[in-house]
Amino acid sequence: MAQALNIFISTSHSPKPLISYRSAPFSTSISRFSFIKIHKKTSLFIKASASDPNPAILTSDNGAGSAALQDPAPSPTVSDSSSIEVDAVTEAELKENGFRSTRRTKLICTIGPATCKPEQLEALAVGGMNVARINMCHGTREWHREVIQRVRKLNEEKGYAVAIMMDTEGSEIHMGDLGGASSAKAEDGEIWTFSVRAFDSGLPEHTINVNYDGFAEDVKVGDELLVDGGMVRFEVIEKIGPDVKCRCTDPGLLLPRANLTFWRDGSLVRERNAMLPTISSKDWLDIDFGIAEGVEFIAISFVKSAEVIKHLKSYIQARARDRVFMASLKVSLNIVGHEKPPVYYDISVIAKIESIDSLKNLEEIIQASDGAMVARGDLGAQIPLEQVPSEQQKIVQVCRQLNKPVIVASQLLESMIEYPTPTRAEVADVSEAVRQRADALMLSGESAMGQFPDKALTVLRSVSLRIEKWWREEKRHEAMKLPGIASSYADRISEEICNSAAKMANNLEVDAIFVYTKTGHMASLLSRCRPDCPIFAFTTTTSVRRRLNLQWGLIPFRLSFSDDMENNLNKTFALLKARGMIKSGDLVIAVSDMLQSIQVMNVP
Ligand SMILES: Nc1ncnc2c1ncn2[C@@H]1O[C@H](COP(=O)(O)OP(=O)(O)OP(=O)(O)O)[C@@H](O)[C@H]1O
Ligand SMILES: CC(=O)C(=O)O
Ligand SMILES: [K+]
Ligand SMILES: [Mg+2]
Repeated sequence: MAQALNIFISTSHSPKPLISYRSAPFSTSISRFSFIKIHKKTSLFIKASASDPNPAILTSDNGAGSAALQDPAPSPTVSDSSSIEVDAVTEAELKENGFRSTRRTKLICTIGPATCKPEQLEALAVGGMNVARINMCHGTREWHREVIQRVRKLNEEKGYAVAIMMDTEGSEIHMGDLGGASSAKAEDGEIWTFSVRAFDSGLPEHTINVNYDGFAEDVKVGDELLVDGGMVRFEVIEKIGPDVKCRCTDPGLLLPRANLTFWRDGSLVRERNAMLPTISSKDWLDIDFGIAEGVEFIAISFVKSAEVIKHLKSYIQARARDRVFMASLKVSLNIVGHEKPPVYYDISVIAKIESIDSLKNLEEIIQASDGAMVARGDLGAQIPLEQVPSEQQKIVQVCRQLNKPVIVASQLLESMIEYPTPTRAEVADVSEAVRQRADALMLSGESAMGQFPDKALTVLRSVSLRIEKWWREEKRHEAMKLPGIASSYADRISEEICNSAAKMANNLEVDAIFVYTKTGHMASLLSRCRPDCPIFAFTTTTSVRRRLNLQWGLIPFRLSFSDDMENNLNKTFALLKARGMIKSGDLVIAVSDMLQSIQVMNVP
């Protein structure tokens, strides 16, 4: 074995040292430890000093490290201890392009009529889709269940690791479903009726259903009615009971369930609809459905405050513990076909930032969530469009600082719904999101109902790769000051280890960072540093592995491992070498959340 650096932090037993040397980056957190040399080699063994006031936190060798204190430890998945699982597409990319050139930015595709068939889903998986999003605004639960099952089947049979994100409808004002039509054209000067009435025998011509009962009361003659933030505009000309007559002033295509906002004297009107609950009763049923189906992410639309996120997180945990509920839910929703019950409680809750209120309470909301989405579609309907880019940058920054994954969504490649190539402006927009180092980019209509879903995904992939390479070569990345976020001393150790490991990885130009993490917390701390090399995240459960799919630069592997790091490393090297994913001489930094250590070594 070649050179290695090994820093151990432990109280009780002596870990076996590797050949080691000291490197600079450790400073604050280890100043409280004494340095002891053992053996004749230049090993460095950092041991807690006798005077340490808080020795308990150092007994992290058995999984009780920082992350374990934050998250409930996921139940281990029984698996073959001699195997390693990684997404088949990532594996192929690694082999083809080498470590350094693997894609760091993650890609999400909204699944709709254009992409719901097994072969279409597979084409997206092959094209680099990391997460499939289902939008509960559209389609039936039955339809979504079918999509989930198809994705799961592809994962099992073809070795992909595509995670599922369920997006709630939310209770903002939107149109009905156009009586089954895929779209309707509103022409300049046409008179349309927006109504809260239920039409049992089909929609009359030029009539739109509105989901919000207070609509006819809240609008006033003279108000401007914007569909999808201005894609189509109407002016309110007359109110007749539940019907509101409007004249089209900006013609365009009306899509089913499009969002509606109304404006008076240049300002968004937020009357009683501002009191609508973030999670509607229909959303709660969809959430139960998502929990029962074991989706990895639930994205909450139109979040207004941190409270709703906290509420949902405790609801998910309570549901997960309630086995009777789970069993009855499966029966009532007619759910069959899970060989193994999914690990419910580690569903990540993603806050969609798409309202004025969410901007006001941004930090608390993001702090309470497991990630956020810059949902530019609706956001751009609530604030002036020219304000969206700076809000995007701010949200991306806050998420990075608070260590939460962030998704940039909507209209990235809008023209590709109809055309096979993007506009130059769209490519520039995608590039900017990659340059901001968002964790993930999302396709909406482009993949859900566009004519070129695979081509759109290819554009995201190639632009991501190009921009990532450019900034690595040019070292253009502005150093972002990352504030400490740990809430305990044990967490601080993890954080310092990850910050140091990432810095060392850049300075030493290592090929990859390996992280052994049961809950995924250390992997996300490393991802937060956005190091130059990819991060191989080894974790013991399939659900954690899939959730790590959303985070920048992480290549998640499922592997069963022990507390013995030397053993883990040897096993990993052997398995990865056997699959041709690493070779002798590759330089690797390894960290773990069981035995908190940093090791630098060449693959033997
Ligand atoms: N499951 C589906 N079934 C039918 N059409 C869908 C489905 N999912 C998405 N679409 C179509 O793709 C378009 C874009 O999808 P997207 O998820 O961005 O929805 P959206 O209605 O714009 O709302 P949101 O603000 O929730 O993103 C939708 O307007 C709809 O026409
Ligand atoms: C994605 C989404 O909900 C939006 O952009 O509005
Ligand atoms: K939605
Ligand atoms: Mg939205």
